[in-house]
Amino acid sequence: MMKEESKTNQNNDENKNENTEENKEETKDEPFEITPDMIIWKAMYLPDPIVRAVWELGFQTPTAIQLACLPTAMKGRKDIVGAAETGSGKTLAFGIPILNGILKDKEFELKKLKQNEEESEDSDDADDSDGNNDDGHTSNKKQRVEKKAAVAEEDSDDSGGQMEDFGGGIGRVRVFDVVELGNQKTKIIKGQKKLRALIITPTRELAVQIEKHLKAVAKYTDISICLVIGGMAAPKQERILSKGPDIVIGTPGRLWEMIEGGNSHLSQIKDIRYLALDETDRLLEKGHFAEVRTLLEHINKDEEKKRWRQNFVFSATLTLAHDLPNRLGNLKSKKKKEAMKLDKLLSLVGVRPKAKVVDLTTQVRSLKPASLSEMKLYSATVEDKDYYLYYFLRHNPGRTLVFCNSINNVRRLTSVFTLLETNPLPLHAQMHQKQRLKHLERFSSLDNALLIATDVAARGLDIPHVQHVVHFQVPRTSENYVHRSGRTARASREGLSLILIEPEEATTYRKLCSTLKKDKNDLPDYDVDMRIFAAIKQRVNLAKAIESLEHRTKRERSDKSWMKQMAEEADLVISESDQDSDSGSAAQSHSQLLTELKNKRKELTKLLARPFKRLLSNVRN
Ligand SMILES: Nc1ncnc2c1ncn2[C@@H]1O[C@H](COP(=O)(O)OP(=O)(O)OP(=O)(O)O)[C@@H](O)[C@H]1O
Repeated sequence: MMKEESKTNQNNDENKNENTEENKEETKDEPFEITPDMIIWKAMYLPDPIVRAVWELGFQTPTAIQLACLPTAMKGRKDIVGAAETGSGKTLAFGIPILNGILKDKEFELKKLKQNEEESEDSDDADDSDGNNDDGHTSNKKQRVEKKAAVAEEDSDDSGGQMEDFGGGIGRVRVFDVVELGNQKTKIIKGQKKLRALIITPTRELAVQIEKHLKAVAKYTDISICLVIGGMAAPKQERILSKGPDIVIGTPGRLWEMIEGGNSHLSQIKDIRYLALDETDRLLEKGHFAEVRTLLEHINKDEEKKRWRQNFVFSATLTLAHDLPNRLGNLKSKKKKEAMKLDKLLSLVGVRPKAKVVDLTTQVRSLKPASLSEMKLYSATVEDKDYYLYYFLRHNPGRTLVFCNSINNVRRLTSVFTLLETNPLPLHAQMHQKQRLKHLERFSSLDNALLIATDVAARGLDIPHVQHVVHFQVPRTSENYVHRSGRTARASREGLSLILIEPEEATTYRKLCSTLKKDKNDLPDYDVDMRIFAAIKQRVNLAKAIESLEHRTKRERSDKSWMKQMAEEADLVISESDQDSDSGSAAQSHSQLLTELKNKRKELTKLLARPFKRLLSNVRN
């Protein structure tokens, strides 16, 4: 299992990354011996620094998807299309080959560089011995010296640069760019660090997590990795990219924005040697498709370079086709739909013929990890779901992730469950990025924690020890059901997923079951002890009443301040008598509201002070 520390810290603070670089320097030179028990990793062609890192992370053997992908992927010649259950280690199935490829490329480039230097030194000697020296113009020898200097400066200068091919395909080295300044003989030599790999993900949180994961595995290499995600301040983003990272991990919108804005490091995007798409099917759904298509079309503009690149296309639900978008055709048969969806997707990415397809989900049932238990609970009304959720949370302490279909629902549940003292942390797309990461970090660090989220948290997030997932609303697609549930029972740990179904959702639930090849009655029912239901209801109803009163008082306050502001902007003077006559009764009703609120809060505090366990024992006695 991955060390808790490296998984839980979702903070993408730049300084922290720099510290990691320093730590890397300190630890890189410590002695490390490859022992026979690491043989399985060596058999997968992993270079020693990566074996060392995965071993220290506690990964003793590759997971099934890693076993199936690594041997081919590490050779660097074939593209990989991979599908496997959630939490099965897909990130490293594409991450390790990318790191390995970059290490090999760098090694090759260095070798070529040395060879060139030696050759040029030899020919320098020959030139000198010929006595063929310069006569006021720059001599061949001088030019070569400058060329070498440019190569040497590659590491310190981040702007401009031309690609020069040393032959052999992967041996392209960005060597030099010589600029003459007016009639002065000064030459400015520019170099640029190469952008070697791009990893595209649908959400910022997933990008942050992949960065953490890959950095941990690249710990003993000199490979640099950075993020390009929405929510990060533009100057900071520019600063990070100006360091010329080898790998960029990003979300499509921000990536495209930076490319269009003319970022110099990203101007090399067509030259990348490795391209990975994680949660690919999500990337090609509504909301991302237009941006991803523009981005991929841009990357794929040069056919020659496209052929030269190794592609990785991964997801847990690559082959499911719940609702094929019209743009991908209008086929009736599900099988055809699935094939079509995949074909379109692969051609858009630029996956080369003869790609290796590793699909460990051909049996739809194997989309679900074996350690995951799934249950369902039919709710007679929408309102009842609040009671069931509270009941579930009180009965199942631990780390629980609740999924809603809308931001409004996340907000409402957060308010009500805060009043019920379950300390929920909300997560949705309308929150500031910093806050989103903070909540994830907090959720990961508390033993008893509740995260209420939209599907922004459904894909890829690897939060340690999530014991329960509750689908507060039936997800709109079967893919989302699989991904949501997959936040628990990761890497062979036990986990429980509970879906709450209200009457209006019955059809969606039936469809979901049919796509997942389940009968709607397959999932066992979650049992609720109805004898304590009245007590549960009392608490939840009170919390809901308080929430609605709070909402009203807030609205009144904001209406009032809005009117005041409008009056001020219009230079209107509101006389005291106006105010008096207007606000007399309003003030009275407002104060009644506040009193009611205060009383209800008191009542709820009293109820919540009664230990829940006593309720249960009263019933049993
Ligand atoms: N070889 C391994 N041995 C043990 N644990 C591993 C191994 N490889 C990865 N892991 C751990 O397994 C967990 C899940 O990995 P990862 O996030 O890559 O899964 P995934 O298949 O991408 O899931 P999802 O489909 O939900 O995105 C992580 O905590 C990771 O550190």
